[in-house]
Amino acid sequence: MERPSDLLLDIQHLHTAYRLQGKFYDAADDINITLKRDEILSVVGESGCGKSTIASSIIGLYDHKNTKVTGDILYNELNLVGLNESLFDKIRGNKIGMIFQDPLASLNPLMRVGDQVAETLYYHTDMNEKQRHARVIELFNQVGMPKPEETYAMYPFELSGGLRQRIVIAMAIACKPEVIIADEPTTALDVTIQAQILDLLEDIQRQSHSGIILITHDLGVVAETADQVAVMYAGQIVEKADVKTIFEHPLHPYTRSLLNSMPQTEDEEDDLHVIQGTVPSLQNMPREGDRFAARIPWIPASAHEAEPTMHEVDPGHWVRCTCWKTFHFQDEASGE
Ligand SMILES: Nc1ncnc2c1ncn2[C@@H]1O[C@H](COP(=O)(O)OP(=O)(O)OP(=O)(O)O)[C@@H](O)[C@H]1O
Repeated sequence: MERPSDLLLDIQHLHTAYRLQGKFYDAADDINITLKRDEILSVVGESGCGKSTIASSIIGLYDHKNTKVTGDILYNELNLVGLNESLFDKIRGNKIGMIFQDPLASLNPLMRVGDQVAETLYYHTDMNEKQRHARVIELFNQVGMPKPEETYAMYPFELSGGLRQRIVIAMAIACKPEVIIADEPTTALDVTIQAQILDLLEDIQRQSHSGIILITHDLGVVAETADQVAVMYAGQIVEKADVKTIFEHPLHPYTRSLLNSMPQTEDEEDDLHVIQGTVPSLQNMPREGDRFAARIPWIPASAHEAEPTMHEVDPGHWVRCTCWKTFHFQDEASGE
């Protein structure tokens, strides 16, 4: 029997630029990532880094007039960049499922939730009405909805935030997609519900052997779920590795700062070592040199590469720029 390819998404030299006051600015700048079957790849970074831009580029949901996407997003060798809409409609929601932060925004407030999931099946499968109903109930059981039959007839406003997100997840996995893009799927939920939803996503991934791109600003979520991690800063990936390496041997100053800003770090002293500042806006983003240099001005310019590239410092562990070699936090005693 032919084995399906393990490589689900191969993103190469992706640039996504938005038009602002007549000019295009890259919000995702030369993104290179892959997603394999049975893998959760987490894209992490502060707000404004360009994480959602990657998600919308993959699923082709953006304003085509004011957004320019170039490079390759290969899904099973089909390039999604520039794919025509009718072909995209067959893939989106079918082969590639999507889960967004706000379940209310993803659901139609005037339609029974069961019908909304059934609608996805109507578009993408040959199932008849009875089969669709049975599949929705099966999905509601899979995502842990209490009383699936009763829930079928409810409207979004009648459900809690956590249950609404389970409906969105049921919708995303209805057609057994190979790829699931989850953009901050737990950010709008309270902490205990967050953990349940992450467990559910992991269960789904294990059962379906799909690949998941999990976008989050929360390193706690990364630690709990990811296999591979891509850390983003100002439109670029600055570090890429498996989750253990990112947490145990982070190298890029931005990754190290993010980790130190995590609540409940074991070493209290680490809390002191956090880099101040924010991600620059698109129009103010430095386009030459190290984009992170402005946030670590105590590191000499000579420590940065003129045009920082990604270096494979260990097999599978990639870091942008060489400044990590001399980097220390500002409040660390010199010479330590
Ligand atoms: N449609 C758009 N038009 C113009 N600029 C945009 C558009 N969408 C995003 N941006 C800008 O692109 C940059 C990256 O935004 P993006 O939403 O991808 O970041 P993010 O890391 O996902 O952050 P957040 O979690 O806040 O959404 C930001 O500066 C944002 O203001």
